[in-house]
Amino acid sequence: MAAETSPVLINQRPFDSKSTIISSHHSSVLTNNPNDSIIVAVDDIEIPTVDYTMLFADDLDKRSIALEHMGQVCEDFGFFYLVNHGVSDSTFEGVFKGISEFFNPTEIENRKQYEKKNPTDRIRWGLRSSPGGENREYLKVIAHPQYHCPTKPAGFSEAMEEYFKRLRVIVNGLGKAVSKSMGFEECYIEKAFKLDSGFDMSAMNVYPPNVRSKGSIGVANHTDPGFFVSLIQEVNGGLQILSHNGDWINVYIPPNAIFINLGDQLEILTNGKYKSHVHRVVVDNNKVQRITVATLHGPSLDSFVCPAPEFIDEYHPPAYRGMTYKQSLEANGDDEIDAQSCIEQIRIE
Ligand SMILES: O=C(O)CCC(=O)C(=O)O
Ligand SMILES: [Fe+2]
Repeated sequence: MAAETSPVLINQRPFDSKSTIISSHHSSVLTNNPNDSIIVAVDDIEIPTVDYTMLFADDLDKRSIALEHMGQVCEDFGFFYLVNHGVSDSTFEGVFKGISEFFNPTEIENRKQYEKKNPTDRIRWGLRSSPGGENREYLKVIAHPQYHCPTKPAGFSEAMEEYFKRLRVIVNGLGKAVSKSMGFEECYIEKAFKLDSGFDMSAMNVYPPNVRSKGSIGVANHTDPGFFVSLIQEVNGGLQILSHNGDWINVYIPPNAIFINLGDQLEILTNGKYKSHVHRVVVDNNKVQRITVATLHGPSLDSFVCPAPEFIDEYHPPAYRGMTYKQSLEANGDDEIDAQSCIEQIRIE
């Protein structure tokens, strides 16, 4: 996640931060801080849905329609809601119960054992509360190829492990489906990203953090590295994504659907055909607490990712420099577990 130091807030018209405004299809976030700008996003652009089971339907006609739809969605949007994905309701419940117990407001001191120690940390906790920057409490864990998680509270690690196991099935499934949607053999992505040892980092987030948020930004504008990001949440509202057309869209995830957002390494591999989209989180004046789990599903750390020959021709010269996934995660002096994007730096102008 490459959070810019100063978030870009979109003001679509001159405004007075104390007034209520904006046309009917816009929603706004007003803060008590007169220095904060209003953050505007639209509600009326529908985010497409992909039915996971249809991508593998026995009926070949249905399967090919579903794959074609997914290919179109990846190209035209770059993000979608995934339904019928096989994560059970009880798994969702276990995950959110475990996370809310972990983030018990009276036990912040206990969590400090997971503050940044080494570049090789496999579990990392942080609490950010800043007027112009990030406002969230988070726990990051490496979920694959080796699984890491705090052992307390009881049942937390088991609940997360159950969820990550199913996510790995989805990673492999989407690897096949995306490959086929592009007209390639089904193991195309699996081979390019060495998905068997794919590097997955999961960020469990609480907004506002367990002290009141000091600004309206939860996480500033960024794209995420990886093949794709899967995101689940307990409460709707706060996540916004920038569309191809430059509109900020409010992401309202249907109950128990998974929001999928394509990552930087898929954009690089496809030489910009399937894009990684800028998104951000706004915190609505501390009104509602929102828990999310954003899992970045990456190539293996040693995968060398560059635009593939299949996506290069005289009209489409390579648009990114190649490097290993590990190098790209560390390109800005960050650690693997920070999972920061470096796509802006490796884009060839
Ligand atoms: O919590 C969210 O809604 C999004 C978080 C996010 O974008 C991230 O952790 O990369
Ligand atoms: Fe993100």
